[in-house]
Amino acid sequence: MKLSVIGCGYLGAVHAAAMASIGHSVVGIDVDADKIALLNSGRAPFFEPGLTELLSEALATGNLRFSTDFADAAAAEVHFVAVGTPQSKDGLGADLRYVNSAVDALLPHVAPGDVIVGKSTVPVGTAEGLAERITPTGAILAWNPEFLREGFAVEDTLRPDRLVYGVGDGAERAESVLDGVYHVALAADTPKIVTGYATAELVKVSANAFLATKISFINAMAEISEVTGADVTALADAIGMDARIGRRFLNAGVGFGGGCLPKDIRAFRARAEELGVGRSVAFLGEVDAINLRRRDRVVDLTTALLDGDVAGRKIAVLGIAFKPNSDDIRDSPALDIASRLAALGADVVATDPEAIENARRMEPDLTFGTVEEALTDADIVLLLTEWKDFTGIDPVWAASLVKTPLIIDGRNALPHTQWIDALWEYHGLGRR
Ligand SMILES: NC(=O)C1=CN([C@@H]2O[C@H](COP(=O)(O)OP(=O)(O)OC[C@H]3O[C@@H](n4cnc5c(N)ncnc54)[C@H](O)[C@@H]3O)[C@@H](O)[C@H]2O)C=CC1
Ligand SMILES: O=C(O)[C@H]1O[C@H](OP(=O)(O)OP(=O)(O)OC[C@H]2O[C@@H](n3ccc(=O)[nH]c3=O)[C@H](O)[C@@H]2O)[C@H](O)[C@@H](O)[C@@H]1O
Repeated sequence: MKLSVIGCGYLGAVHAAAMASIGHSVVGIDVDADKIALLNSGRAPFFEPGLTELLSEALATGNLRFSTDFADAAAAEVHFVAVGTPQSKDGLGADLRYVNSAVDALLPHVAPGDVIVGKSTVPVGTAEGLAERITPTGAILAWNPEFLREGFAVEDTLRPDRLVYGVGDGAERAESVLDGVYHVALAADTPKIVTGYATAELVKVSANAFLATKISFINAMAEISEVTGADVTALADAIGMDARIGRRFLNAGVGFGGGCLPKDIRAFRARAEELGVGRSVAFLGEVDAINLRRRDRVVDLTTALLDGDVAGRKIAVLGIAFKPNSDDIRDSPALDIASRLAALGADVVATDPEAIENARRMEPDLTFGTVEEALTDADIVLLLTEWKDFTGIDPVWAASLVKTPLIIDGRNALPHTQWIDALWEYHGLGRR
């Protein structure tokens, strides 16, 4: 099938390459000319395991190309909209300007019977509004939310755990076209749910809201553990053994960040307020607050461990990305904590296997270096993103570099007994 993918960021670039890899003919379109040039040369514009290989394979088959010209979408019959929906500058709601301008630019190039498929995460009600603009062209709108995780984006796109189609007018055609797009996943028995626009939009934001709530729940338990001497990791292991609860997403630490969970729970609250049901998800305000308090906790604990003043003290920050296996620094707890400590006068040296370039653009005044440069003569070490490169550090080697063997494990990810045996003063979060 001939597909276009509008918006080639973390979601769209992977989607375009993955769809081409299963035999579709795909054009990826983006307004960012540099990104398009990189993609056309087979280079991923961001770090995502497996993406470079997928891109070069798909480009070599001739099934995949990238363009800045919306007219190139005209040859396609299915058009995925995968542009950003960031938090508005002036409030909690989602900024829909990119979705609106992408659809405006696409519409002159669609033909009757084409299917426009929304993939971006949007406030409930968005699809219904877009359908009113799209229907007069004879094209059909479907909403097909995406559940991929960064770091596993290629795998999640090729082998999703479920497919959700939100359909309206032209439902039958939309469903059969999407079945054609996802024939490989469907042949592998991937569950499919066909529903209306509103449910499809809500599935996406409620899934992210649930995940965020699960993380903040365990971080609330970390706060209680910190004043009672309990160990939140043992607690998570124990409650997670109940299959109804499950152990995943119960890792306490510096909390969630990234381009999705934080902005999605805020946009959900804002949309619920508009709909007059703000009370229903008011708890997400608490989820957000608990999450942000974990960053304060690390700044406060660091200050306390450095005798009340971080000014002039060297702090090694291990990890900048919002999670391992990604170079994404959007709303990264690690970068936030590093910047706040630097603003308090600390001599922060931050390191990350993939995110330094992105972080330097956003925080040009922060100092970045190698693990060795960060650790050398450090007064304290903060592990803030649990990359394997960091969790596998030899504590004896690290102790030989630092001024003081003092560490905060902001992800409760280190083999702490080994660090304690190597004479480190070890502080987890929600555990002693
Ligand atoms: N990053 C992720 O893991 C996932 C993201 N999502 C959702 O997917 C959407 C996109 O997210 P990301 O890919 O992370 O964002 P991103 O910021 O990495 O990519 C968005 C892309 O859209 C392009 N763009 C903006 N306006 C455009 C226009 N008018 N025409 C063509 N291209 C345009 C930008 O240049 C950029 O390359 C968001 O709604 C997000 O919530 C959903 C699931 C997973
Ligand atoms: O809508 C999206 O964009 C995506 O958002 C999340 O994916 P992602 O942001 O890539 O990352 P997650 O693995 O969910 O992690 C989010 C944050 O939570 C943190 N986290 C995760 C798990 C945990 O137990 N504790 C914890 O603090 C991570 O460190 C990270 O900062 C969802 O997991 C995806 O299903 C969804 O498609």
